[in-house]
Amino acid sequence: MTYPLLVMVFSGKRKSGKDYVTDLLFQRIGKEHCSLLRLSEPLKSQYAKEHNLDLDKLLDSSQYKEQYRAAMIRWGEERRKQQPDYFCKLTTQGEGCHKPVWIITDARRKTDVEYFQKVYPKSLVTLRVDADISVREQRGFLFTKGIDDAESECGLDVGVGWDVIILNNGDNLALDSTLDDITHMVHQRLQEANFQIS
Ligand SMILES: Nc1ncnc2c1ncn2[C@@H]1O[C@H](COP(=O)(O)OP(=O)(O)OP(=O)(O)O)[C@@H](O)[C@H]1O
Repeated sequence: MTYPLLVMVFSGKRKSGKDYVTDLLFQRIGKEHCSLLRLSEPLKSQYAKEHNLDLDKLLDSSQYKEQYRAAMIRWGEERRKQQPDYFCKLTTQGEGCHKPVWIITDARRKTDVEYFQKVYPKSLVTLRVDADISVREQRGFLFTKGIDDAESECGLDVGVGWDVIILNNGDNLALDSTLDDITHMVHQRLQEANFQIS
């Protein structure tokens, strides 16, 4: 068996609902065979450590992370300049990486997608969460110079052939149906590899 069996890499603009969608998908697939790995986690944990900040608050959807977002992006860029796959490697070496299915949230750059294409070519599925700007604004999005025009927000806007596009404009019936399809595909792959689905 190729290991991991499935690597699902998610991307989306700010407030498109990446966390919302990946949390729902993770619940559906179940934690027995699946891990939710956040590419932003090692960046945030390392940044929190070096700047003496509250990691839990940096990881949730609160205003707290907004105060540090710009500085954190700049700091991450510096690390990435030295080693483009630094955060991808850290994310895929931590806890939970022994599970056969990975949900990787928050790919932001071409180098992120390229890393997974290179290392996991047979297991990779790329997914883009999309929402209209008006919907994102209702969720708290406000265009901020230095953030929304930076590579971390725009690096994957064009030039990637996404395997799946998930429209998240608030039609939760449509979203349910898309998540059902993805869950079905994941369970099928697990069963083909002789994993028991409970
Ligand atoms: N389909 C939906 N139905 C109801 N609420 C939603 C839906 N999608 C997203 N939300 C809400 O919108 C807000 C933003 O969503 P979320 O945090 O998932 O976005 P994000 O793309 O991860 O944002 P960021 O880039 O800031 O991390 C959250 O409060 C979330 O609960």
